[in-house]
Amino acid sequence: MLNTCSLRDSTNGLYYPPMVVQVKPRIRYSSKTMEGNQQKVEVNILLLGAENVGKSALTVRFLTRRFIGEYGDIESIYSHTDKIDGRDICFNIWDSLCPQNGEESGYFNDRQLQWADGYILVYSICDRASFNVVRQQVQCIQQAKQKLASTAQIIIVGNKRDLQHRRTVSSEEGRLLALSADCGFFEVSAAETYHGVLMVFHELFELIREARALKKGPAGFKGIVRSMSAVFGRKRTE
Ligand SMILES: Nc1nc2c(ncn2[C@@H]2O[C@H](COP(=O)(O)OP(=O)(O)OP(=O)(O)O)[C@@H](O)[C@H]2O)c(=O)[nH]1
Repeated sequence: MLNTCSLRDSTNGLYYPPMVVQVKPRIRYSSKTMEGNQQKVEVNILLLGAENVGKSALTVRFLTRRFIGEYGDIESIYSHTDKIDGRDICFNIWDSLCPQNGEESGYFNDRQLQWADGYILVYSICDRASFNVVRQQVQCIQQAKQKLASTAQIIIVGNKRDLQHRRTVSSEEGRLLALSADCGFFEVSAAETYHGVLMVFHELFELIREARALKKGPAGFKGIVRSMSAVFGRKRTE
């Protein structure tokens, strides 16, 4: 079952437990909404990875700054507003469930691919199989991106950094994978620190923002030309 949950803005320090407000995912194809006169930037982020790697732990850490240990297996979409450079950014975060053995759909479906502006692909540094899953997911997403002409961005995250004594995937392997696929890379511990997790989400937002700006390039230039013509045109008639 998929729940849509909402937590209050972190900027005022108030947090509320997630509340189920609807059972279907909120699919938004538009990345921006207007609130009053201010344009509010929205990004859709999909968390993927094998079972038990800490997808929910990372999500809950970002939303509440807390690590609660056990998370259940409910698939959820959360909405959370954070301030970056003085601007309200709305993060819609889809904490997905890893498909169980026997499920035909592979790692993700078309609806998720159309929805996502960015992906956080999570593995556990103590679980090599989960690293291999991320390797395959990167390939699948890159292929799908080409097909959909999508500019979605990817960050690879090695979680459970606190469990060094059980490490089976080196930092270099993670970094190399990210480098070869042109993705961002972080190693974090959702259990130990909030800051590392915050950096993952903020860096992904930056990558998405840059990709959107690049895509908009020529239109942006036309916009400047239009504004200049409007100004000079008006002056001529005064
Ligand atoms: N030591 C340690 N344990 C962690 C960390 N992150 C998550 N865990 C634990 O790993 C287990 C799985 O965490 P979840 O967040 O439920 O993992 P998930 O990827 O959402 O799992 P699924 O819902 O099954 O796909 C839980 O027992 C967490 O407490 C971490 O950074 N360090």
